[in-house]
Amino acid sequence: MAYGGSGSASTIKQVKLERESELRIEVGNDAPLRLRLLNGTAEIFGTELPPEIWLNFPPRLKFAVFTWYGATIEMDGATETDYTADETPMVSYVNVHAVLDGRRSRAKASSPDDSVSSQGPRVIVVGPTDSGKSTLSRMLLSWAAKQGWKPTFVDLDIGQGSITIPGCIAATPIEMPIDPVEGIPLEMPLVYFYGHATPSNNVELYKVLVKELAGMIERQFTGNAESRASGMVINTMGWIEGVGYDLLLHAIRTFKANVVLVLGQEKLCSMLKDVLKSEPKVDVVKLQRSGGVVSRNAKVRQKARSYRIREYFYGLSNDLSPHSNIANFSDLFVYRVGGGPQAPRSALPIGAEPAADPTRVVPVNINRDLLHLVLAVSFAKEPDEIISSNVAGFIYVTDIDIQSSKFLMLLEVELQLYHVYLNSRSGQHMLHKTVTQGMEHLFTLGVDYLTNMTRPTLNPVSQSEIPFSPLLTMEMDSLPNGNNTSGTPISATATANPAQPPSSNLPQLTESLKLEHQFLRVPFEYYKKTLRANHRAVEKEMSAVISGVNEAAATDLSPDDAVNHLNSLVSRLQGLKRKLEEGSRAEHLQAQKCRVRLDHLESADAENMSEWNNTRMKRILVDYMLRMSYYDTAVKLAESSNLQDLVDIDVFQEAKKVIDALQNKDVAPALAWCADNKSRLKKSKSKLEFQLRLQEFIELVRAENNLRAITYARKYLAPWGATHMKELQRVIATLAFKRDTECATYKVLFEAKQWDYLVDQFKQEFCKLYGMTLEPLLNIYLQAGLSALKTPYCYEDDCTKEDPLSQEAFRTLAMPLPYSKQHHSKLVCYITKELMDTENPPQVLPNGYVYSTKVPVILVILLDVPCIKHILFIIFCSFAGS
Ligand SMILES: Nc1ncnc2c1ncn2[C@@H]1O[C@H](COP(=O)(O)OP(=O)(O)OP(=O)(O)O)[C@@H](O)[C@H]1O
Repeated sequence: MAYGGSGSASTIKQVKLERESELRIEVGNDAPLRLRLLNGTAEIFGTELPPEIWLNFPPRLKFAVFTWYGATIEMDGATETDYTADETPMVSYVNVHAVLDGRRSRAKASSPDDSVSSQGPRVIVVGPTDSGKSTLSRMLLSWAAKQGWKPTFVDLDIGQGSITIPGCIAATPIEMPIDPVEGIPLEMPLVYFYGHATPSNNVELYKVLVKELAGMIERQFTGNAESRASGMVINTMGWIEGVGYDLLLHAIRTFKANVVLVLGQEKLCSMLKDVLKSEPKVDVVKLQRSGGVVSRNAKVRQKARSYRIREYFYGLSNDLSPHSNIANFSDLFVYRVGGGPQAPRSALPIGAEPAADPTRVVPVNINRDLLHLVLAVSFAKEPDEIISSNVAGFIYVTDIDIQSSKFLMLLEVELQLYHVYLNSRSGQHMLHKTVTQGMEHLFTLGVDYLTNMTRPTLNPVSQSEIPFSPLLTMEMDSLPNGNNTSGTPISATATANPAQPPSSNLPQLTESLKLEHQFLRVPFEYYKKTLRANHRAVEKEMSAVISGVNEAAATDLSPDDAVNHLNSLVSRLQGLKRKLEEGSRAEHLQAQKCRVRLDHLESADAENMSEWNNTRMKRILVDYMLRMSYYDTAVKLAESSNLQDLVDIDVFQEAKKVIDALQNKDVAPALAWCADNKSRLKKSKSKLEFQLRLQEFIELVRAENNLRAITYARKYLAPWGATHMKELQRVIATLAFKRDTECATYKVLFEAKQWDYLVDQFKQEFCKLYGMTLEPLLNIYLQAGLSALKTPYCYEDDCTKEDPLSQEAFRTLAMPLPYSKQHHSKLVCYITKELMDTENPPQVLPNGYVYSTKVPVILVILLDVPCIKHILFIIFCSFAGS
């Protein structure tokens, strides 16, 4: 949720809402709107509002704040429209939710082996355009998630889909009520790329993809009883006539939907009832369309698509930094599905029309036609797997240089991780191994907006990974700078934004402050984590207490029992209060840390530079020691220099526990850590939990406890089968090969170094989670310096001792660095080690040696006498040293 701080009260307005009424708002086109709940309870499309916290809503958003029991809302900012309405269909919507909830509970209670009764409701929401389908889906999902279910959201609306960019069908599990500002979380979505904004472009392909997605979800449900019982909510497109109607029926049947919710259309409802009456146990329910749903014309829809693509790369409030990259033509294989050459009429039977195979995969020649296209990066390894494979992410082609056969493209952040991951393991193969499909139609949708994008702020990490090339700079500079409509960040999730330098008249400081990203990010992430944990605790305890009260009301308790029951609930609430007080203290501590760090950055100016740098040096050393597990020394240095608030000792203590346990071959703390950070790890597509589970399995096999190993694999490894089948198969095979196998493929799994590998993996995930650099800051700073010094001469035997690169440790650090490009040769005096230039010109002795003029004359004369040259040099050096 985008939480903002309290700011000026320029256009503040309060609205009192009566019970079961809603405040409908359309945020203006140019500026965001702040809103908070002053008292009472209220929700936005099923997600409850936190009391008294400002939420920032980006321009153009349309939504309603609904209250069941009455509330007062405060708004700050201009709106296009805002009005209250007391006629809403919310009661009927929540009744549907109650019925679905009952079905989920029944599914959960039945045996997982009974595939029919253990299946929760599969709800499909249908209706004409702008009938509120996406909104109803969202409410049903949020209400379900609030009660602890994990329903799967399936979005078949390729025109206005809300999981990823338009042109895709996708599914994702919903574990928390959906954020009213940021929308559906992008956590491990399953995305199939269609490439057009309407199914009519290639109806066959649309059907095939729907089938693929349904098949994949079915497989995931098989191994996951919880998801299965939670069921799914399917959002559909608004095309309900002719082929559109056929596609709806196709979706209902393919996903085996058993609840069809029809929004606001009698005709569609009765047609579906007619057709589906023969199908067993399919309920078709008509629901009223909300009067608040805003109608959008074709132009508005097209704009919404473009914004969505932009949001994908740059984030809702410009808080993402897409990765710019250059690839050779030979590294990319681009394919298009459908289209391609058609058979000539002469080759066909009389009367037959030439038709392209709609699902044929056709290679696309790389030329400038691909410019400004959005391409999907497929997980397929061969072209014929493209249609059946989901996609890893998207790239946007920003330039094509035919002469040098190079692409320039923007990668979204997730993909960047994927890229880096593969690069580090198997060389530059990412784009070789994957295949991309052309997104022809989106070219026209995306280009007008994307070419007007502001220059992205690449964060320091991406700059260090991929150097700016002339091509990149040229292209990015040429983009006009006019599209940052808000000017100010819309939400307070400033985590991905590089720290803004406090003062522009200190250019060097400004540059080095860019490396301070993690200095602010870590306490902020920690703060968010504490907030989330507290929020979860409240949700859990409150729902337990509410269902306790409901239970008491429903059962016929004696007065004494009722009092006892209520007393137990009260003590539970008291426990919650204590927990929250602790939580609030922890939040306060982290918020204070953020403040201290901001103050510290602000305090840097030219006058106190040396003191400031000294502190920074110590911070960097503490960071290094913490990462290298010298905890005690790090704590001592922090304490003696009064740096406790400027270093992350508490964060690393959390890591220490897990690392120590892993070194003692205990995965429990690491698994608990994964559970605590489940949604964040999912988002970054982390495999850590899977790897920990594999290791636990291997330990069971090592102990020859095969039966337990099999039960363990069924419970904990099977859910990963859909995504990591190969690794899974390899590890399961150890049941047959046993611990003393000599077969290299399996032997390695029993080696002790697997635990070291887990420690490394954990460290990487840990750093990623807190927004830290993977390398210690000390190494990064040193490498920055070494990159200016590294020349081929440094690696020769006669490299002078004064050169840091004569030391092995520095040489190792400089290994991945390129040689420094020295445009002009520099002459350095052999004796004084000073630069010889116009201030200190070189002079040639009669014997042909060259020294700088600053060398004392007597020394120069004596040096010319060969026999005393060395003695004098030694004397001089010790004299200079003292
Ligand atoms: N009660 C409401 N008050 C204000 N705005 C609303 C309300 N319900 C829905 N909206 C807004 O109306 C717009 C259209 O709603 P929604 O996207 O749910 O319709 P849809 O049927 O899914 O549209 P389509 O399928 O045609 O893309 C959205 O911007 C949504 O936020």
